[in-house]
Amino acid sequence: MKEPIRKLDANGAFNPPRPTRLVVAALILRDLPTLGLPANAREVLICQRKPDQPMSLKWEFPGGKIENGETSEQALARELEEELGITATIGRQVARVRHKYRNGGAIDLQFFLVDAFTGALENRIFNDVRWSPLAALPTYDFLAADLGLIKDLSEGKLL
Ligand SMILES: Nc1nc2c([nH]c(=O)n2[C@H]2C[C@H](O)[C@@H](COP(=O)(O)OP(=O)(O)OP(=O)(O)O)O2)c(=O)[nH]1
Repeated sequence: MKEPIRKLDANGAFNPPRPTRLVVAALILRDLPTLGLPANAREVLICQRKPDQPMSLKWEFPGGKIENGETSEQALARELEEELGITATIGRQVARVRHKYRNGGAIDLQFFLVDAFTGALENRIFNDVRWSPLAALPTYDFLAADLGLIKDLSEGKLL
């Protein structure tokens, strides 16, 4: 029987490919109070990873991995409750990205709109949480998988 060719790492060990992780993230939007501004003057909630996490201090949108038996929307609502202490109404899916990180981990990332939530926003796990105008998003150091979306959002192309 033919054996598949296996790629060994620098130490000669075989690391089987990790399965793609299914991830959901939220674009939590709020309107700026001033009327007559373009759509990309709206603000979105962004979160910074902690110094001791992988991909430390990078910015991302709140969310996380889908657990067994959950729909994408259920997973996202759970993550927003755990991370920010809010009860969110999950809206439509606006983007989906597949990305391979250099450490070999692949993710399948779905972004949903959230334009309503109840509860007081609380930073439970992040280094920092901020509202950023859509146009200012490229000034933050975001995770690589998010960069296409960041560009589109900042240029008013997506929303
Ligand atoms: N929440 C979130 N995760 C993102 C975004 N962009 C992106 O590449 N990711 C990646 C980072 C993580 O590898 C994965 C989300 O996993 P997670 O939130 O459950 O937890 P984690 O960082 O501890 O991940 P891991 O070490 O367990 O893989 O998706 C984003 O905008 N939001």
